[in-house]
Amino acid sequence: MTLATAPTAGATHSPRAHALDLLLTRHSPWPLAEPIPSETELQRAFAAAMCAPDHGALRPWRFVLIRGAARERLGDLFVQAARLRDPADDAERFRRKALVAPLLVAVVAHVQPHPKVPEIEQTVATGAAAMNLLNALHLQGYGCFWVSGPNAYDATVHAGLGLAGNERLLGFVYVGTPQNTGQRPAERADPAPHVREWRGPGA
Ligand SMILES: Cc1cc2nc3c(=O)[nH]c(=O)nc-3n(C[C@H](O)[C@H](O)[C@H](O)COP(=O)(O)O)c2cc1C
Repeated sequence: MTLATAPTAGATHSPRAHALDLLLTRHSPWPLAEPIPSETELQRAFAAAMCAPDHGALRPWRFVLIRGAARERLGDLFVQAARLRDPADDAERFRRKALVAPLLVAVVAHVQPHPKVPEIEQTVATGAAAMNLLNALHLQGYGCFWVSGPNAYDATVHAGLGLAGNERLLGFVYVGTPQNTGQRPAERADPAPHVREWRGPGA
């Protein structure tokens, strides 16, 4: 199997090939600043999220947008959570994690008991939806950086964000306009060691 590892350069491209070339440039740029995507651009990106593969059409993903002054309140929540985790720690340092990008999207898996769709599938579908969101924002010229850290696994943060008991926080996607326009993705690993062909047992 031949695996293409880099965007094809120069040649005349079909729109599909062009889309793939753009996809191959996706990375996590930093820092991110205003402007954030318009409402129309956000709607298109969330529409892309809805195209994720989804066993049972459960649509287990939830996205929580946090922007503007709400980020200050998220900062308060992060500090409160950090104090409860470890009263001896410098909790204030967690405040800036809410403020370093103009828009945060909390990625939530809303997991329901289902006879055919176990929790892992619902969690994976949520990850796939989030990845479509990242790709759609990238294709519209914005940058995304997905982070987890202690806040993603903190019950105080979950409660503050209004998560139900069956909801898992898969992290926060920082969204904005990349400030370092010269920044390029790190060289990507060769996909070959991650892909193999199966021709039958023992073959
Ligand atoms: C669920 C999830 C959580 C992540 N959490 C963090 C994090 O807390 N801190 C971090 O530096 N990168 C985190 N990453 C990785 C970054 O989002 C990013 O992929 C990584 O820095 C590599 O950059 P690239 O996307 O340009 O290859 C996380 C990725 C995923 C999928």
